[in-house]
Amino acid sequence: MSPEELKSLVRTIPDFPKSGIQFRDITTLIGHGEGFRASVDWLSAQVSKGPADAIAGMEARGFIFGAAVAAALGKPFIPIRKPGKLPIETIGVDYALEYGSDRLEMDPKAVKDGCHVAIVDDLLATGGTACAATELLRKAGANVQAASFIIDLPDLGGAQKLRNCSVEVTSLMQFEGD
Ligand SMILES: O=P(O)(O)OC[C@H]1O[C@H](OP(=O)(O)OP(=O)(O)O)[C@H](O)[C@@H]1O
Ligand SMILES: Nc1ncnc2[nH]cnc12
Repeated sequence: MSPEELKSLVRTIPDFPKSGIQFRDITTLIGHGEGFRASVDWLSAQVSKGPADAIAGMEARGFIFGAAVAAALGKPFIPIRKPGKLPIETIGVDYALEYGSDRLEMDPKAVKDGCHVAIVDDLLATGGTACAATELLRKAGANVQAASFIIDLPDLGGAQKLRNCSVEVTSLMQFEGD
């Protein structure tokens, strides 16, 4: 499927979860079998361009794509979770969202020192989530050099924010004017 066809599978919901937000909903993309497979194939190809010993994905939508990419490439998946979900001692980082704030946590023993971890998520907006995940993975000893997304909202500056922390960014589709 072409990038344009895949883009047409993303549903836009105006004013969700707050007035003024154009919510880019990937449930319609993953609800289309060929579209889901093509999206995962594209992400897997991006991840395969660089060193990656493991794939990390952020709860919840990052689990959908990150776990699929990890399984497709036969690599470990590292879940980066919202607070209070992991049944072990965790390390965490607080961050701001386009429509709120949150915290990410992970198992500090999930990565070996210096191993390369690629980040995968559905969408890049302000970059708060992906930068927090990068900080967290680096705190655990990972070498984070790349992050891949299905959707980028370029007007929100997330890609530049990530590049400022030395993370290379790729995205399958972009929605301008958000
Ligand atoms: O670049 P940012 O401004 O940080 O926004 C992007 C993040 O926002 C969404 O997740 P959300 O926190 O809404 O959680 P969800 O995956 O549980 O829906 C999305 O899946 C990204 O992880
Ligand atoms: N505009 C948006 N649509 C969907 N998910 C998002 N996460 C952050 N901003 C978003």
